[in-house]
Amino acid sequence: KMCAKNTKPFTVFVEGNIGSGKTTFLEHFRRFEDITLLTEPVEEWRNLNGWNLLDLMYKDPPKWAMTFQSYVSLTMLDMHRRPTDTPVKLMERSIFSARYCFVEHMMRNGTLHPAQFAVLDEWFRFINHNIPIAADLIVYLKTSPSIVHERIKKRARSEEQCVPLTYIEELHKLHEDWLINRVHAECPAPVLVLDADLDLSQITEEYKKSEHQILRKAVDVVMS
Ligand SMILES: Cc1cc2cn([C@H]3C[C@H](O)[C@@H](CO)O3)c(=O)nc2[nH]1
Repeated sequence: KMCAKNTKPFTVFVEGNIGSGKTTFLEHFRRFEDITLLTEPVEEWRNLNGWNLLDLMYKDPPKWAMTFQSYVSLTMLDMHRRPTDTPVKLMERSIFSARYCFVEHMMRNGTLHPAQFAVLDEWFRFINHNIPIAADLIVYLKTSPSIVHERIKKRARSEEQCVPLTYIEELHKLHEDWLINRVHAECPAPVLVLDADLDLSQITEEYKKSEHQILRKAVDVVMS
């Protein structure tokens, strides 16, 4: 039973591969005043005191992956702990996708030195064990690597133009391990899987499916 004054908002992580439509999905909820939207702070990663850490990372991963992922985790932690006065909070990605998808991949392919990985993992464990950031629901925008690779090229975010299909395929597998095969016990939230291969015209039906589940939960939180 949660009393109204310190109720933790119903927290939803929106997860998915690069180009899976997360920002578009979040914008669909812009019209609900009961929902706080926290989109991925990419602009902060592209300009920290004039440094484009995202570009540096893509241009020289072994040199900049640690710096970039360290800052990503700080900005995600800031979003996790940001107080909201609405019953529902939708976040684009999380420190869980940071650790289980991006950092995991960079460790496995040798971009991160094992000592660098160990430091990032200790930060993740400390945050996860000491700060209440758990999700109540994860919406997984499930995509096919070939489709999102095409979207990335069309979207033409300059830093991503050299991202190879193999990178997208590996990130896809890590999302599937986490959200479908549930290999990580630290993030037990239920997962709502949406078919995000659908193009914009068809995907509204998929969004409606999640809207019902998210808003119904929000009512539960508010009424509880
Ligand atoms: C949590 C988290 C998000 C995230 C995004 N990225 C990259 C993938 C995309 O090219 C861009 C925006 O999502 O940043 C990353 O390398 N590591 C990340 N970690």
